[in-house]
Amino acid sequence: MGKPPNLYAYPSTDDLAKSLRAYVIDAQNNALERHHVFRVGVSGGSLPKTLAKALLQGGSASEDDKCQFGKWEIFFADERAVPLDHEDSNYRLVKEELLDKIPPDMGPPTVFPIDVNYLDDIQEMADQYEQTLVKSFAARDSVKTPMFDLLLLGCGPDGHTCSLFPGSPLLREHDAWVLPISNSPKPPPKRITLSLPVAAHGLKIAFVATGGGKADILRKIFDTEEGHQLPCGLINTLGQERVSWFVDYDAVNGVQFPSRRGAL
Ligand SMILES: O=C1O[C@H](COP(=O)(O)O)[C@@H](O)[C@H](O)[C@H]1O
Repeated sequence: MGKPPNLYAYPSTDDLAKSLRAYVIDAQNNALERHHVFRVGVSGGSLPKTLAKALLQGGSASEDDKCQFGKWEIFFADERAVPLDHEDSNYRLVKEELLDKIPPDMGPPTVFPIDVNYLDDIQEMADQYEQTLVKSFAARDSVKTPMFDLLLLGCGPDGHTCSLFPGSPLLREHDAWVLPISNSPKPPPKRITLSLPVAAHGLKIAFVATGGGKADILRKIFDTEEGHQLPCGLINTLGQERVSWFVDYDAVNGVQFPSRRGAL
């Protein structure tokens, strides 16, 4: 039995952002030491705003405390099958919240959006995105399952993460790296998503959840057997101590999970 996931709770999103920054920079520095590139999978939803707060704040003057965005490869943990400038696009959200605000001397990162030529064929879109991962990961590492240096994930109010929804047959897929979904319970219906084995295989996996609207689902995920079967719960079980949750006090209100709290 490995160790359980880490749960770090903070009084405010400002405090959370400081700690998330330190965690991301540590993951970045370790990755750059290992293979000179930092491969990150990001989600949409509420995450990009908090992430931007974390990464765009000034750190100390030290080299070890800098986001070296020029060495980042950014992939999408899930994406909606819409044009890149559509209001539902996760790419657009990450671009507006983070990418467009990176000072020129810190970047730019290499970003891998979906291929919008396949908006009407999401199986093909998923296959193409998988090929994008193959080019970046398998070419370098010859791996069966790609291991992101860091996955930054959200947690929906139903316990979904990426576009892996509770009870979906996609949760049983073991071979594909990227999957199409045509009937997402949350609009828009057509999406692609990392599969569960890939989403659970990150070297580091961070969930970010803020606000009282997340408290019910976090209680379920951490404190009930039923919650362990939800997509976020499955990643907790598979990822164990590689998983860290960054939450504010409102989101974690009433959670009993007896893990470490407070500062990282
Ligand atoms: O639809 C999605 O929802 C999840 C969770 O979003 P949140 O707004 O509740 O944080 C998000 O992680 C995912 O990328 C997105 O496509």
